[in-house]
Parts: sequence; structure tokens; C-alpha cells
Amino acid sequence: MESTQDSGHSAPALARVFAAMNAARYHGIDLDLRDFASEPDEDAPSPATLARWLTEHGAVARGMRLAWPQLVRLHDTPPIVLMFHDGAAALMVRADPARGVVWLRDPMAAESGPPVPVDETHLSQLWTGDVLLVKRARDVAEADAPVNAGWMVRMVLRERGLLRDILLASVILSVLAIFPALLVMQVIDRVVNYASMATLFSISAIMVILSAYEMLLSYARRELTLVLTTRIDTRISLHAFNRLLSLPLDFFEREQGGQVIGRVMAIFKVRDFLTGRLLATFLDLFTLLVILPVLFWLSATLAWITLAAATLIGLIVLVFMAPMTRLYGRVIGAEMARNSVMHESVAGIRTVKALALERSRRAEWDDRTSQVVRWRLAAGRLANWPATLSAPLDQFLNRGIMLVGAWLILTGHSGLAAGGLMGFMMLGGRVAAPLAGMARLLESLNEVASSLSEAALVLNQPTESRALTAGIRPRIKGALSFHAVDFTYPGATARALDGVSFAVGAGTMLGVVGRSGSGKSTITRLLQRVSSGYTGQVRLDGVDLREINLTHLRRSCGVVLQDNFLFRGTVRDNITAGRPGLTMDDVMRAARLAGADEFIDRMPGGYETWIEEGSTNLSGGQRQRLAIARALVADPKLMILDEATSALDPESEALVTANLRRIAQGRTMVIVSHRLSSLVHCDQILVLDRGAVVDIGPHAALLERCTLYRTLWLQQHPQPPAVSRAAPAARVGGR
Ligand SMILES: Nc1ncnc2c1ncn2[C@@H]1O[C@H](COP(=O)(O)OP(=O)(O)OP(=O)(O)O)[C@@H](O)[C@H]1O
Repeated sequence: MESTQDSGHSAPALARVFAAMNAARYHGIDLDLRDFASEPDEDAPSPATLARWLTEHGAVARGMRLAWPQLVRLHDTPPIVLMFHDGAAALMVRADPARGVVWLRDPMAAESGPPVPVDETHLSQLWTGDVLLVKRARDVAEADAPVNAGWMVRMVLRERGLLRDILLASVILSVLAIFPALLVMQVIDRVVNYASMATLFSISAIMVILSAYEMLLSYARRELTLVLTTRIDTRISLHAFNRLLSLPLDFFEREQGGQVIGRVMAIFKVRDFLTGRLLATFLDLFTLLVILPVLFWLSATLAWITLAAATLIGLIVLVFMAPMTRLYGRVIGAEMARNSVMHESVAGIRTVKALALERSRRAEWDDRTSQVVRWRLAAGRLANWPATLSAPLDQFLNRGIMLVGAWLILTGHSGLAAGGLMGFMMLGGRVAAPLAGMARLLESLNEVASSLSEAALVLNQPTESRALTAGIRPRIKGALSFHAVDFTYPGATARALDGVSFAVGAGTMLGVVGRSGSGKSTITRLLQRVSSGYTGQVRLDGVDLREINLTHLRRSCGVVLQDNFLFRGTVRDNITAGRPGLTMDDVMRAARLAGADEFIDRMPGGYETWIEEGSTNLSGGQRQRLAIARALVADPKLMILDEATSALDPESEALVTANLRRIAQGRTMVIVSHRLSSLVHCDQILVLDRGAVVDIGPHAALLERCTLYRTLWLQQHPQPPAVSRAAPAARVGGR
């Protein structure tokens, strides 16, 4: 447990944070105090601030104000956080309305301590009336739920209340839809035939009232549907993005970026279907159920004819369904392939420009576009057929029925009157739409199923989420050991690491050298658990790496790569990288340590200078020093630099290398570098060849006893090595 000083929070504030953490722990959600960032203008975190923090970490939390009678009634709820006047808080674990007491637990005390009973009088002196209610978000339980039809349906059904209201509005609207037809029938039969002005007035009044009702109900239905769609949309997009972010890095390395995005986006087609076509057809069906009996009542003969024509339309759509689905599948595939070209071109635009690859990229785009066009055209042409074939039937439903009806009236075969026919005409047109809609629904089902399986290809990959939340969180000092570690990349035949064993103590500056492809980066990947599936053991401070909580591990570990992505935002934002709880002092300390302060101070806005995406307004050396500051800001006990200085000019490299010894104070450093001169000061240098350890030792010793190391050194320093004079500054760029 951090001390008050460590965490930077006051004692009462800590009590509130701990109370919130305890309440969350009751629901199986383990929170880390270091993730909590207090609001600058709050002495003690308010219920709203705590609720925001908890909600971000998978709980559902809500602050509210209660009076004693309401509080004491909450006797069988999970622990509730009560806010105190002095800024502290307590956990209410039980209440007894009969005896008028609640039991409170001090969040800072050990959990085994017994809760203390407190009555209304005593509590009122302490308690502000604010409480924080915490429960487990259903999303957390469902975070690992695979994305499939069942999941989507569950997602929609969680809005049962809204669905019920929409349904109710639709049923009433369907019933209301009948009345205008019946009224028209009355107008023609009574008003026109008998010239009754009084009836006309009353019918007009009813019509106005009905229209007003219909208007209001339609408004309500659209509003409800909008709320429903937005909620489902939010939930699906949160879930999809969460899963995407918790996929392991090697998945993204295996797959094409454009394709991954395309596949994830396919989930929104499913959403469109669920909240659009499915809902609309479902509601239309209700209309059909209400209208059909009325049609049969008006004229059974006409009703049968209408039904037959509408069914025929449905059948036509159905017949074309299978080939249409196949073609749409092709269209989707072709579009995804085209999107990949776009994505690749934008992501690699520097290379495209530098190598003047525009022409070949354009040719590739044209080629993919022609595929898209080809399948789109084919799908469009095929879709033209059912539309053409059903057009006469549609026209018959709209106009032909009138002729048949007139014939029926003239021949007197049925009891149909002119008014009845008009009413029938008004309602009959509504029958075809739901039936054709149903047929199209079946068609969409296939399309949706294929979209869903596309999305599932990405979203149902095994995620790291368990490792991110489970596992121990030891205090990391930085002693590293590999023991007989074998590792082969998925799909590769040769081992990237072959029986690697070595150990270094905490605080060591470890250099890693070897020819290209010898496994240097792989070692750093295993350390960050970016790649898993190795045999043997990797230990950090004696603890098997696989047992450590992944978030904790990665947070305790600073990483700088050869090419580091800087986000759009200020220099300061980029150094803190959104990590909560970091102050300006931390940012400046990290920048100083990384040697970045001198150029940041010279920038027009200092730490508030805006950095563009891709950091075009920074030089390579500046970018790299910023990346080092970003890795250092949380004061990691283990720091990995993988070719961090390789792309730098000699001057920038010398600057960063000179800073490395300062940076290394109090932490373990793993520095992978091709340039041996930047590693001469390392305490230990690990020499790798084809995935195996050749030797480990300090520079001077290796130079004497390790042939491979000597060869590599001589390649870079052709003159006879003078070990005693091997000062790094003299070696920089000294090839
Ligand atoms: N994602 C991957 N999938 C398959 N094989 C890989 C992958 N990454 C690396 N390898 C292979 O694993 C071996 C070790 O690679 P690694 O990147 O660790 O070498 P390295 O010593 O860091 O090389 P370099 O100095 O060129 O960066 C190489 O043979 C490489 O081809």
C-alpha cells in the first residue's frame, strides 16, 4: 500500500479512494491506486470524480444524495461509500432499519477489522449525505463474450423497456392507421351519398383528432427508436474497440491493418440490420396483423387477391436471394481488399513518395477498384430483376385492385360499396411492404451473417484481457533472468531463441548485441510479454513473468523503439501519454533526464508546443529524446531501448548515449544496439548468434575472449582496438 506521500493524496482523500477501491473489490474489480488522478480543484475526490474513475475501470458507479431513512433501508446491498464532512469516507457494509443502525468499516483499516455500528445521531455529525453506489458493469462480465448472433441479440434485448414502448407505439399506430380508411369509407357512403353535412363535420373533427394522435405517436416512436439505436450503437462500438485494443500485438503484426479495420467495421452492418431493417420489418408485421382482418371484413375476395399478389412479390424476392447474397459477399470482399490498399498507401506514404511508387500504387488501386465495380455492377444488375418482375404486381396492388373492386361492385357479387373500396385501397397498399420486407429480411440475414463472421475473425481472437486484469503486482526492482528459453514465432520454422539462459542483477545496464536476426529484439519482446508461447522461464526479480499482471508489467517497464509514434497533441501530452496522476514536475524531470529539455525550452510554446501527427515538426533526434522522456516519466525500474539510437545522426546519438548513464541510475536497462560503441559502458553485454547466447560479460572481457564480439567490433572499428582508451565519445561515429 502506498504511503500518503508516495501517492500525492491527502489522508482523507486516500480514505475516499480506498473506500471506492474496496467497494469495487467486493465486485471482483481490482483497481490500482496509481491509476487515480484527483481533480486539481478538489481537496478530496467528489463522488462524481470517484464514479468516473470506477466507471473507466469496469464498474458502474453513481454518486447520489440520500437521507437517513433511505440509507438505512439499503440493508442488503453491496458495500456503499459514505462521504464525510472532513473529506474522508467510510464503507457501509450493513444496515438494520429495525434497530436504526448502520455498520461502517474504515477503508484504511485491515479488512478483517469488525465493522462499527453507528446510529443516526452519530452519523449525521460525520456524513455529508453523499454516497457512492458501486456495482459490477455487465459489460465486464461480457467483455470476453464472443461476438456472435447471440451476443448481438442479448445486446438488443438489454433494452427491453425501450423495445416494449416502441412496440406499444407501433401497435397503436397500426390501429390508428385503420381509422382514416374507415372514415373515408363513411364520408363516401354517408356524406356523399346522403349529402349529410353534420356527419361531414363530425368525421372531420375525428380525423383531426386522429391525425394529432398519429403525429404524436409517430414522433414518440421515432424518438424511442433513435434512443434505442444510439444506445446499442454506443455499446457495440465500445465493446468492439475494447476487444480490438486487448488483442495481442502479434495479431496486428500478422494481419493487414486495412483488413482488420474493415472487418471490425463490418459489425456496424449487423447493428444497422438489427436496429434498422429487422426492427422495421418486425413493426410492419404488426401493422399487417392489424390490417388483414379489416381487409377481410371489407371484402374477402379482394383481400385474398391482395394477399396472393403480395405473397408473389415476396416469393420473387426470395428466389433471387441466394445469388444476391453470393454477389454481395464478393462486393464486400472486393471493397475490403481495396480499403487495404488505401490504408497501406496512407500508412506508408513516406516510402511511396520517396521511391516514387505512386504509379504502382495507383495501378493496384485501379485493379482493386475494377473488381469492386465489377461485382457491384453484377449485384446491381441482378437486383434489377426482382424489382422489374415485381413492378406489375405492385401496380396491380395499387391500381388493379380498384378495377377488380369496381367490377365486384358493378356485378354486385359482394356486399362491397364505393366507400368500402376506397377504404380497401388505402389499406391494401400496406400489405405488400411487410411481406416483401420479410423476404428481404431473409436476404439480409445472409449478408449479416457474413458480416458477423468477418467481424468475429478479428474480435473473437484470444485477447490479453485476462492477463491485463489478473496476476500479481510485485514491486519491481529489475533483476532479470532467462532460463533455457526457446521461442519460435507462429508460422516460422526456425527458432528465434534457442536455449537462452542468462541472469543480471537489478540496476544492471545490459547491452544486447548480435548479427541481424540473431534474436535481440525477440528478447525484449518476451520481456514485455508482447510475444508469448515460449518454453523455459523468464523471471523478473525471481517471479515468473507469466504470473505478473500484464498492465502492471508494462507500466513498470519503459520502452523506446527505433521509430516511436508520437500522438497529435502538445509536448507535455506526449510525455505523459494520458497516464493519470503525473505532474508537470514529473514531465520536466523526465525531459531533463532524456536530454530533451534543451530543445523543448527553445520551442515557441515550450511544453505546450503542438506536435503534429507523425511529428513532422521534430527532428529524428528530438523525437527520440521525447520518446525516451515518455518512457521515463513514470520512473520505470526496467527500461528497454531497442535500437533507440540507430536512426540518429552521430551528434544526436552521442547526446542520447551520454545521457544513458544518467538514465540508468536506479534502474535496469536493456539496450539493443547495432553500434557497439554505444554499449561499451554497459555493465554486461549479451552476445547472441542465431538465437543462442554466445557470451555475456563487460566490453573489455568480451573483446578478449569472444571471437564473435571481436569480429563485430572490428567491423565497426577497423583500427586495432585500444581497450583502455575506448571512451564512448571518441568512438561515436568513428567508423
Ligand atoms: N513477427 C515475426 N514473425 C516471424 N518471425 C519473426 C518475427 N520477428 C522476427 N522473426 C524472426 O526471428 C528471428 C529473430 O528476430 P529478431 O527481430 O529478434 O532479431 P534481431 O536480432 O533483433 O534482428 P535485427 O537486428 O535485424 O533487428 C529472425 O530470424 C526473424 O526473421
